[in-house]
Parts: sequence; C-alpha cells; structure tokens
Amino acid sequence: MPVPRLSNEGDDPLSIFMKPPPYETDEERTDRLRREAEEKRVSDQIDEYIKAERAAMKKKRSDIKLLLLGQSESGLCFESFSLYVSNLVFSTGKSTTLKNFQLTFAPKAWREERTSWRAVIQFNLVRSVNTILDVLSKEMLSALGGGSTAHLNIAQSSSRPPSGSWSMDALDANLDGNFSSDDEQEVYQPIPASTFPPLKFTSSHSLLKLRLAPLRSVECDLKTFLGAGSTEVTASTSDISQMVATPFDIDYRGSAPPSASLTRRRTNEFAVRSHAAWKRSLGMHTGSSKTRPSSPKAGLDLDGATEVIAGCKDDIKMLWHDPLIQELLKRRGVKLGDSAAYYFHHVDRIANRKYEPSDDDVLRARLRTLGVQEHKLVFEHSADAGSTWCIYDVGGSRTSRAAWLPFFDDAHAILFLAPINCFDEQLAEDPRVNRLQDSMILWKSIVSSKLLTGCSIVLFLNKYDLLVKKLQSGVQARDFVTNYGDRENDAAVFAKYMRGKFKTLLKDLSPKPRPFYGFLTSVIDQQNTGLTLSYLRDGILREHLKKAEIV
Ligand SMILES: Nc1nc2c(ncn2[C@@H]2O[C@H](COP(=O)(O)OP(=O)(O)OP(=O)(O)O)[C@@H](O)[C@H]2O)c(=O)[nH]1
Ligand SMILES: [Mg+2]
Repeated sequence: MPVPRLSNEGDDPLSIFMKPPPYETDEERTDRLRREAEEKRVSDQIDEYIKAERAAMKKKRSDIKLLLLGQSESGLCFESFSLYVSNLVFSTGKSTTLKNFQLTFAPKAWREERTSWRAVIQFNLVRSVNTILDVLSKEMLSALGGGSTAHLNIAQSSSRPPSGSWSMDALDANLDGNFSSDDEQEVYQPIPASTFPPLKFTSSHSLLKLRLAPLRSVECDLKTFLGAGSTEVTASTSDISQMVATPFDIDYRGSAPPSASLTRRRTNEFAVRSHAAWKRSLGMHTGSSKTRPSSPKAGLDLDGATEVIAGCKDDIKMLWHDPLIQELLKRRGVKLGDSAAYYFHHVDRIANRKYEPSDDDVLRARLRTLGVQEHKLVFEHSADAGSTWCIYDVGGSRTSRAAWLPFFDDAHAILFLAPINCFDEQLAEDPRVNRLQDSMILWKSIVSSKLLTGCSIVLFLNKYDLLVKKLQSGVQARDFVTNYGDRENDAAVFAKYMRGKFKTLLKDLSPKPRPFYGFLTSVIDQQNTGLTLSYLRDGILREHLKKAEIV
C-alpha cells in the first residue's frame, strides 16, 4: 500500500526558499553557488568549533588533579657542634610514588626518561661515600688528639633513650604542631670519650681516604649540575620558631587564599616547575651513554664523572665492607639516607662506565623536591589511554608547606604519605617534635580543611619495609608511643594500630562524612605499588565521575 505523503516536496517552505530562481542566468547561478559554498564553509567551521569545545570540556572533566602531600625535612646544622648531618634525609616517598605512577601508567615515557636519572644516582652514591670519609677523617683526627668531635653523640633516635616519646593525648593538645619538650638539646648530648674503646685505624684507611679524594670534586660538579634539589634544606636554630607544621592552616576570614601565581612570585622556592632543570639539560630522552650530552649548565662532562666513579669502584667497596667503618657509623649514629645501602650493594653495576639505571635504581634515587612540581601523566594503556592526570609533587619540609595552599582549591584527590617507620625519630628542623606526630598533625589539618571538603583523601602509611627492619632490630614501639601499651612489638600490629588512629582522626574531623582509604606501602616495591595505584586510579575516577554526575 502506498504510504501517504504528508506534504509534497514542492510545498515544503524550506525547499521553496532554497529553490533557485526560475529564470536564473549562468552568471547568477555561478554567483549563487559561490555564495552557498562560502556559507557552507562558515557553517562547517562553526560545527568544528563546537565539536572542539565539547572535546575540551570533556577533557577538562576527565583531567584529574592529584596532590601528593606529606612531610619531609631538612638536615639541621648546629655549627658549633660540627655534626655529621650533611646526608641526613627524612622524607615520606612522595616523589617515589610519582615515579610509580609513571612506571605503572606511562611505561614508554618512563623508559625514555630513565637514563636521565643516572647523574642523580651517581650523586647519591658519591655523597654517601664522602659523608663516610668526613666521619672517618674527623675520627682519625680526634684519635690523634686533634679534635673534639669524638666526644659527641650525634645519634638521632634508636641509640639514645626515648626522650622523644609521645602520646596520642599530647597530639590532641598540640594541634599547632609546636610540640614542646623539656630539653630540645637532648638529642645532641655529648658523651664521654671513654664510653667506647678507641677504633684502631690503620694506614690502609689513610690510603683509602687519599684514593677516594677525587670524589669530592665529582660531588661538587654533580651538585652544581643537579641544582638546589641536591642539597637538603638546612635551618639554623633561629628559624625553628618560624616553622609551624601547617602554615597553610590560616583563617582567611572570607577572603580567597593566595593564588598559585601570587605565591609563585613571592619566592622562587615556591615556583611550579614542570621539569627539573637537570632533566632539561639532559634533553630528558637521552639515549645511550655515547650520545649523552655534556651539561651546558655546569660545563660538566658527565662522562668524566662516570670515569672517576668507575675508577674508584674497588675502593668504594673496600670502604663500605670495612668492619671498622661499619662500627664507626654505628657508634656515631650516622644516617646515610634510605637508599645508601642499596647503592653500595649494587656498586659493581653503578660504578661502571656503561652504567644504565634500572627501574629499581631510579625508584631509590633521592632528589629533594623544591616547591610544587607539576607533572602531566598521560595514560598509555587500558580504557583511559590518552587521558591526562595532573599530579602535583610537593616539597614536604616545613619551610615548603606554605606553597601547598593555592593547590587545594581545585584538587580532586590527595594522596597523603606518612612514614610509619619514624615513630622513634625527631624532626631535624625542630627536635622537639616526633616525626610520626608531625605527620599526624599534618593529617589532622588536611582532613579537617574546609577547602578540601570535596576532595578524596587517601593515606599511604609508607616505608613499611623499614618499619619491619626497625622493630626486628629490637627497637620497642612502646618506648616511643606511650599509648601503645603492651601490644606486640610487631610491624603488622603496630601498623594496624596507627592506621586505626589515622582513621579515627579522619572520621572525627572531616567537615563532611567521607570514606577512609588507608594502605600500608613500601613504594620502592614497584609491583605491589603498581597494584595499589591501579586500584586507587579506579576509585578516584569513580568518585570524580560521581561528583561530576557523569555516572
Ligand atoms: N626503603 C624504602 N625507601 C623509600 C620508601 N619510600 C621512599 N623511599 C626512599 O626515600 C628517599 C626519599 O624519597 P622521596 O620520594 O624523594 O621523598 P619525598 O617525600 O619526595 O621528599 P621531599 O621531596 O624532600 O619532600 C628515596 O631514596 C626513596 O627511594 C619506602 O617505602 N621504603
Ligand atoms: Mg620529593
């Protein structure tokens, strides 16, 4: 049966309107066609513009902003005591977590960047060697009666009595982070020389010092090349009063917090950087060592530094494996940073002319973060290939924390790292404050912040591997955390206890109810961290989409 036509094409007003005039000349026709082509071009252009706008809006919606927060701190230099603190490093693992993000979700970009970490790893190794040489020199000098440092105990934590013990109640009373203790100098108490029998150094130690001397200038060169991140912040005692735990915790009384650009202008340390200068100098995607450029910045021949380090390989091994040196480091409580032992263990590979860093080497590398650094993570795999996350990695020292505030405004998620192994350590910046306590003060401030009400917050209780080692070495948690009571001195039990404390703080202090996500992590373990981050990515995305009412 023929379908009845509702209207004849000839009756359609649009068709009538668009119909060419009945007696059109050739010239008029050409003119009309040209006009129509032009109109179509403009119309297509508008369509394209709308399409691009839509895509940009969609992209904007899916761009997650993630802040990596947590403490870290500086070596503190009391000049009159001439302490061996040059290599003191306390951090939480924020930058290492960022590296794990790259390794897990952007492996191709990670592989291209990996070689550029070589200079940092060499610097970390050389710096540890030089710190040991400093301690050795001073000890040998004082054995000859030429110095007074043999009378100083610089141990910061486990080798001294638990003067830094704290209770959860004390935490409640000290929200501002200015925890007071009776004797701030206690950490640096002199001890009588007779406490230890003298160490008998020989001419081989003097020879080692001589043969390793070229590493001094290598350290200087690498430091110049790598920039300010290669030096730990030092603070004089006079700075202590200025350094509160949560400088961003200011009541702006209705006025807006300072913008990122304003903060950026105020001080260079607070600048947002997308890439460290040393990475730019290396062109980031450096190929083999043959094509690696010399640094234009320092006039430094990186291959020359590699040569010197390779030439010192056997002496470095000898220094590290010398039982007398190990005893000296123990007696003097020298801390070389979390990765020193790892790099010494792999010195055959690292102190080599053909050295190429492995993934693990890069995860262990230490370079202090200055201010706030922005990283664009472009996902390479899976359903969200091509989507971008903006990850802000911050410097965690108390002097850096004021720079965090402008980034709270539009953050979607915060990954907060607290080093669970440091329950027996004090801040070098302020020896009155226990490090885990400082982390909890920060956590309280973050979870109670009104600015961050809409933000998902995730906790990493990090450095769990170091906690296991510490408790196994006999350090008693109850000596430092008084409320811990008679619970077992076991890493899993202690971690569960602390996780509970962080959870309670979040539940009690959040302006609005929010779920607690708390993980025990060792972010140098790439496989487990990768799994945790995948889980986290899904969770953050789901929360984000829910808030944007996309699902
Ligand atoms: N053993 C162990 N070492 C870790 C862990 N997390 C980080 N580290 C090491 O600790 C050092 C410092 O880590 P970073 O990630 O640079 O610390 P950060 O929090 O970024 O420090 P700042 O930039 O100073 O705020 C590096 O050498 C890391 O390899 C961990 O879970 N276990
Ligand atoms: Mg960092």
